[in-house]
Amino acid sequence: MLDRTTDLKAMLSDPSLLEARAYVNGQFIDGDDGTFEVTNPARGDVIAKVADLSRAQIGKAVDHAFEAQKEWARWTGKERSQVLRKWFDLMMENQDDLGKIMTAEQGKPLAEAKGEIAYGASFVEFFAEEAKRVLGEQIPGHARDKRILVMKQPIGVAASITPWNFPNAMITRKAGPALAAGCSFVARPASETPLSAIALGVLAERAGLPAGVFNVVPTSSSSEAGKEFCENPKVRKLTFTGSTEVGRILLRQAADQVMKCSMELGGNAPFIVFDDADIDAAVEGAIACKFRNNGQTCVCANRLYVQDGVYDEFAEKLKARVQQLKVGDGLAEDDVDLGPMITRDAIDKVQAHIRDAKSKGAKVILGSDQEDLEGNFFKPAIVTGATQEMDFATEETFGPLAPLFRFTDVDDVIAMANDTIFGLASYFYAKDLSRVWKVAEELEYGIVGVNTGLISTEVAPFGGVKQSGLGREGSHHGIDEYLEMKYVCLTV
Ligand SMILES: NC(=O)C1=CN([C@@H]2O[C@H](COP(=O)(O)OP(=O)(O)OC[C@H]3O[C@@H](n4cnc5c(N)ncnc54)[C@H](OP(=O)(O)O)[C@@H]3O)[C@@H](O)[C@H]2O)C=CC1
Ligand SMILES: O=C(O)[C@H](O)CS(=O)(=O)O
Repeated sequence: MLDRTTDLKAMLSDPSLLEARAYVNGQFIDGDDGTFEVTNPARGDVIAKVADLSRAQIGKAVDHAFEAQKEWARWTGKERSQVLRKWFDLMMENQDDLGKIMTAEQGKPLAEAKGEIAYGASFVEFFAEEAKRVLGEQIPGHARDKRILVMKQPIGVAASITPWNFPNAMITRKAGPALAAGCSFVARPASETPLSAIALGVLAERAGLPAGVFNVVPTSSSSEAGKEFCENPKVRKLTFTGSTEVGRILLRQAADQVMKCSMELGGNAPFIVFDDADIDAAVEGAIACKFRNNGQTCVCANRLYVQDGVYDEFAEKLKARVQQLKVGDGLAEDDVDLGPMITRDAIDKVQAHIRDAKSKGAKVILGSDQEDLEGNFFKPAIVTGATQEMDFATEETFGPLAPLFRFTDVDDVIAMANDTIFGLASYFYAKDLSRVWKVAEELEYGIVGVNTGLISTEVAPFGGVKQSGLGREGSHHGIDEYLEMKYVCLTV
């Protein structure tokens, strides 16, 4: 670790955004279970001691959310829209400070952290608009004396459990539509990155969100929070982003109450380069797709399939570009491209995938010199000669490792790309129109990027098929996850 301590408050224009208490029912409260430490993954120093809420306190937060939701649902769509718009405005006004808080607790370079603040805020902006457009229907009756109405109503209390890799956007991508629909919200952030979530609570209060409508319940015991959310009858919706493994646990727990769930889970994205691709564009797309957040996103390319005729050119150009990427402390240096990994365990997983690949015949063409690196830093790596028998073909690496697989035939590469339990994001570069249609239709994924490595936007429905999840976030579809449809049959 760098021998630097992080005086985060001194870095902020508004130090009050660095709040370590929980935000419940419009109040900042301490934890009955004391506090837990949040560390800077670049330096290893403790940057905050955050309120550690007990399960009983989380239950109380749900009680407050349950009561507050009744009045919140009576607000007009426009009234909710105006408060959400103010929340968006405050996020953008405080983008620098929110970015610094995120870099300090998660490690992504400051420019990327500020980018996430804008990305996260865009969901609040988008659903502030959607709040005014929750429309019902009138359907012609099935008999002369019958009239049919379809009402869309808020589902009630929504609870979220979110990961450390996008400490802001994974919350706003859920809270935006939930609050717009008239739901109240209880957010349990990852224990590695609670500060960004609490800062959203600080700004929610300033925006005028009524007490109890938006709550942030940090706790070191994730399983206790999950059980409270799944077992408390006042919670009507569970929304989760994280590993498929934990998603399964939550779905099993939520089944007892037949609770509606949204699940954004793990991925294993193929990134396919055909011989008619623009190779330079494909290299840039691979850089953006593979190394965003240091490879720690569920939509990062996990497997790169390159057609025979362009394999060597692509490998050579990708290596040259990756060698330009600078690894460092995102708070201390302006030109850092890759921050630290979130934990030492995350590095161990990447190194295990490299060792496994080498043992099965792969060649490390970049990143073999990882000895005596400080702390959680890891240099980006590329291996060639990757095959379906290697662990990264079936497991999400979740780190800066680019395995290059060679292929000849389009049907073969589609079969290899689909040979996984996951189905979140996929990407390919090609120009031939019939090939583009065929591949886009036959890839079994919820998201297909064509000639692009970046697909994240608030205007599109983000989500996976197979074991990558349930439901969609973003776009006008995203609000449906927080609405119930009521059929009213009128006799006239
Ligand atoms: N789809 C996606 O966007 C993401 C996918 N992943 C995948 O998950 C893998 C592991 O990453 P990780 O962050 O550990 O993801 P996890 O799924 O382990 O954690 C995600 C969130 O779930 C919480 N959690 C963990 N166990 C439980 C439980 N039993 N009940 C309720 N909540 C729980 C965590 O809390 P706590 O922080 O306290 O552990 C965290 O807030 C990654 O390697 C990647 O493959 C990870 C992040 C995002
Ligand atoms: O969890 C993730 O990795 C995010 O969902 C990816 S994105 O939405 O930021 O692209």
